[in-house]
This record gives sequence, C-alpha cells and structure tokens, in this order.
Amino acid sequence: MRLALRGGNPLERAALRANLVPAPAAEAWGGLAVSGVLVAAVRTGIVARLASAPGSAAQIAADLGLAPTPTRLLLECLVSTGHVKQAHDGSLRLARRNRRWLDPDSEVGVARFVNACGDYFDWWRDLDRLVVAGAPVEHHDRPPDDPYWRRYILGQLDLARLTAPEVARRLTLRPGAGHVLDVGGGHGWYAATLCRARPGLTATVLDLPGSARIGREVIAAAGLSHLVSFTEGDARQRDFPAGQDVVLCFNLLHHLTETEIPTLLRRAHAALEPGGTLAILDAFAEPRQTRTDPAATHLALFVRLTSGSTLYTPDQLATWLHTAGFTPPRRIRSARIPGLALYQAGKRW
Ligand SMILES: C[S@@+](CC[C@H](N)C(=O)[O-])C[C@H]1O[C@@H](n2cnc3c(N)ncnc32)[C@H](O)[C@@H]1O
Repeated sequence: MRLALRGGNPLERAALRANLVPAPAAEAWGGLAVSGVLVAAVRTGIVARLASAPGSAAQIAADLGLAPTPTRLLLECLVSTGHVKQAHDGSLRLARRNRRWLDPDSEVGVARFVNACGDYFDWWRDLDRLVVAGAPVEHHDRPPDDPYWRRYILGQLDLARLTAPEVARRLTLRPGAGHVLDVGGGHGWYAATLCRARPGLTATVLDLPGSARIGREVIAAAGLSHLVSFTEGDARQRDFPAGQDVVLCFNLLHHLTETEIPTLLRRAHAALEPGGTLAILDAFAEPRQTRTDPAATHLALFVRLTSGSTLYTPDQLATWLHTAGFTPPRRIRSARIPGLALYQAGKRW
C-alpha cells in the first residue's frame, strides 16, 4: 500500500515526475492536514450530521453549535478530498463511496477508528524523542479509567467488524470445540463472531482492565454476554485458564517483545486441550518481499513508537510456535484482510 503524493492533473503529474515539486515539504505538511481534517470532522459530529441529511455549511454549523467559518473551511477540505460532495445548490452530503465507511450506522463504518487516530498526533510529534532516546509511548500503561481506552478499543472494534466474519469462517476447529480464550481480545468481537458462527462455543477475553471495561460494554450492548465474558489481567504475567479448545491472539504480538512472546505461546499451549487450536492474526514483516511496502514500514515504526516493539517475521513466528509445542503454522490467505496475516497452528503434544 502506497502513502503517496499524487498530482491532480497532467501538469502536476509531470511536475512531480520531473522533480520540480518539493515533495518532502508537501508530504510533511499534507499528511497531517488530511488526517487532522478527517479526525475533526468525526469528533465535531460533522460526519454524523452529514450522514443523517444533506445541508449547507451554515446549517451544519448551526445544528452542531460550531464556529461557522472554520466549519465551512473544513467542509471545503472534505469536498476537495472527495469525502463530501457539493450539489449545485451548495448543499453538502457524504460522498457515496465514503458513506459505507463514515456513516455511524454502517456495519462497516470506521468513524470510531478515525476518531482514535486523533490520539496519534501527539505520538508522531514525539517520534524524534523515540529516535534519540529510544523511549516509546507505552500507551497500554495508562490508568484503566483514562478515556483513551474507549477511543482505542472502539476504534479497534471498527476494524475487527470488517474482518471477523471471514476469520470466523476460515478457522478450522476440531468438532465439539467448546471454549475459546481470546488473549488481548479487547472489544471481544472476534470471539463473539466465532461463537455466533459455531453453536456450542463460548469465550473468555483476557485483557488489561482499561480494555476489558470497554469490551464488556460492547458485548453487553450487542446482547452477547451469554457467549463472551471478560477477565482482567496482564497476559505477560499470568497463566491462562486451562481447558481451552481455541486460543486467539489477535493483534497482540506486535505489542510484545521477543522475550515475552515465547512465554505467552507456552502459556497458550499449556491452556489448550490436546488437539486444540491457536490462531494468530497480526501484521508481519515480510523481508522476502522485493519491494518495500510504505504502509508496512510505517506501521513497524508506529509499533515501535507506541509499544517499544516491532513487527516480527513469519519465520520468527514459526520458530516460536515450534519451540512452544505447536504444529507448523498454516497461513490463511485473504484479500479482505490487507496488511494482516492469519495463522493457525495445532497443539503438538
Ligand atoms: C491492537 S488491540 C487488538 C484488540 C483485538 N484483539 C483485535 O484484534 O481487534 C491490542 C489489545 O491487546 C491488549 N493488550 C496489550 N498488552 C496486553 C497485555 N500485556 N496483556 C493483555 N492484553 C494486552 C490491549 O489492551 C488491546 O485490547
């Protein structure tokens, strides 16, 4: 996936190709600007307002009690990026392409993830501190009642809703599997979707208190508390409850260090019944790819910035799994899950 500066017309494209444009200046300025506009449009309620009905900039500002001129300017930015369309009479509406992603009522909406991205501004600002001193943000160390957890976990829920049905469909579980442990499961949506797809399954999510608190609310609001329960704890420090048929470990490894992961995998192995399944969903470094992927390299740096960790390679994962007592992992490919890889391994002994 490219994170690219593109010309808007043939002349601009030619100027870019001829290296007449100071691309680094445009990239340093423009990336933040596009992100800031989207985050503010969600946080101020402009996106939700546009999703409910079209309106002029003045109407939208009045309805939401916002400052008229900045609201108009922000809406003009959204029109310029194609997120919003303007009719001849000046009324504004969410562009059809973006409605499915930004409408709060859309089942695949990601507005809450956009909202969560607002937390990243401060972190990127301090990137030079990481590079100088090596000190990450450690965002999981916040107190459990910090409002950050809600933004974080609801943002992750938006992404999980996109992929959970396919993940639930593609995982192979042994017949009669009854219990799932979702380590670092946060919102619990992956576990809930799996349980709904396979009658007879129930799940426990093990997560830090700040995440578990939000996850409980998410699952209760969906009426799924009979399928998914939560237990609070640090997966690096405690054993996992025994008797599991399935252990999920989704988007957690990239928050952990090379010494923490083998221990966690040994715990997962100990918790599983014979023949049980471990499933791992995560972003991985792909050193064998000839072309470097800008989205992946930036994600690797982001992970270092936020958790002091990194993206690991599939080979590292295979070695850790082998040492912990799992069968060689089977990679489940999916075009619907860009940037993420789903692996499944069985308990070997
Ligand atoms: C990126 S989110 C992924 C949430 C969910 N598994 C998903 O894939 O959408 C990472 C989750 O791991 C949890 N987590 C991070 N460090 C943890 C730890 N040491 N013990 C337990 N959970 C942890 C976070 O609280 C968060 O819920």
